[in-house]
Amino acid sequence: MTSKGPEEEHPSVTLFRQYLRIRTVQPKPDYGTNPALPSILLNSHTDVVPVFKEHWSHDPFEAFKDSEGYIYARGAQDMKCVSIQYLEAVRRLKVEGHRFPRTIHMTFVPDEEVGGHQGMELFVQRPEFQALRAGFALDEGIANPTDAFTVFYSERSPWWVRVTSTGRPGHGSLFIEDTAAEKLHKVVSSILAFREKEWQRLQSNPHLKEGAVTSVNLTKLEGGVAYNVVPATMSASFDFRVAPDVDFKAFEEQLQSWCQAAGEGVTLEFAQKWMHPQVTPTDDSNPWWAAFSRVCKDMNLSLEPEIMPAATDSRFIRAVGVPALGFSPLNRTPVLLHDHDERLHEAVFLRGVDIYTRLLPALASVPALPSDS
Ligand SMILES: CSCC[C@H](NC=O)C(=O)O
Ligand SMILES: [Zn+2]
Ligand SMILES: [Zn+2]
Repeated sequence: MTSKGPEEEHPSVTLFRQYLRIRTVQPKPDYGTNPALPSILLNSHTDVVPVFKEHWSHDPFEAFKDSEGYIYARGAQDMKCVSIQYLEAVRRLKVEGHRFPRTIHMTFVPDEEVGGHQGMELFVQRPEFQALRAGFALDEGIANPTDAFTVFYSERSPWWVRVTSTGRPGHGSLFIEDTAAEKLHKVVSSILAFREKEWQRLQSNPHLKEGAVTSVNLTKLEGGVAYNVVPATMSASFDFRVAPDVDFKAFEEQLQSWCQAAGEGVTLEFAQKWMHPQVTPTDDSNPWWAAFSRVCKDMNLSLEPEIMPAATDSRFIRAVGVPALGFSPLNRTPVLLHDHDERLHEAVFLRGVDIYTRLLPALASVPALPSDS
């Protein structure tokens, strides 16, 4: 069988041949021009959240593209776009023959959407992660509907709290004293009053963004067996997102004191309790930020640095001492992550590849830092 000319070559064969050209020969495999320097880590998660198919205009797993260029699919924004943008930028840089002092690693991890406990949280503790010697990481951000791009330098800490109230049971027709429901109601009131206070604080200060205040939602109420039976136990579950500047010890004491103030037999337990908020500096004292923001400036991209309101795998990366920015290069895009009809315009996607193609050389060329030795 004769071989085809270059223009006809199967893309898989071309890719194979490009890979073969990289001299990954032991004992000095060529992963970057200076493998002694800590590397750049491009992280993305491969899992996506569930869909309510009946609310979608197109099959969420077909990746339908409409006549205007919008691609509809679960993961179009969160965050399969970023995984492919990383790959395409790296591919482009490789094809053009670029080499950088720092190695670029890409990780494609599972389970972010369910908390990362079997994914990135475990991975950062593994010798395989240490072996990557990551000096800086990029991970997901959130789309921005305006011309600007949002970049996240920290995250709120998820605290999932279940408050269980116990009290006297009895017949539903009687004024039973000390019921579980009355005491639970008090705690719910205290917590929702706190919610209102934080909401007002956010509303009244135009400089504050969502991630800078603590949010809470009452997400589950459980208990009861029948209309005419006063239950001995009821519980309420809350999704707190604690801002990074909060005194965590004092905040936990506040939660405990709301429970105590409600009466005897009211306790709380944590289903999630992240205790290690970290902030990646966004000034020129941080050479990674300096490189990142310089490229954005050169490309005329305006940046809006914020605290991530939700929780991503960045928190595990930062907690092991690796500075990280949460950035999805998606501007002029409605925020549709986890929503029906999640979609992304192909031009925005392609522009994102251009952006990474500029960002990666700058990040992978940050000169050796004092912390690198
Ligand atoms: C607290 S673990 C859950 C992580 C999840 N991440 C993305 O949405 C979130 O709810 O923020
Ligand atoms: Zn995500
Ligand atoms: Zn998500």
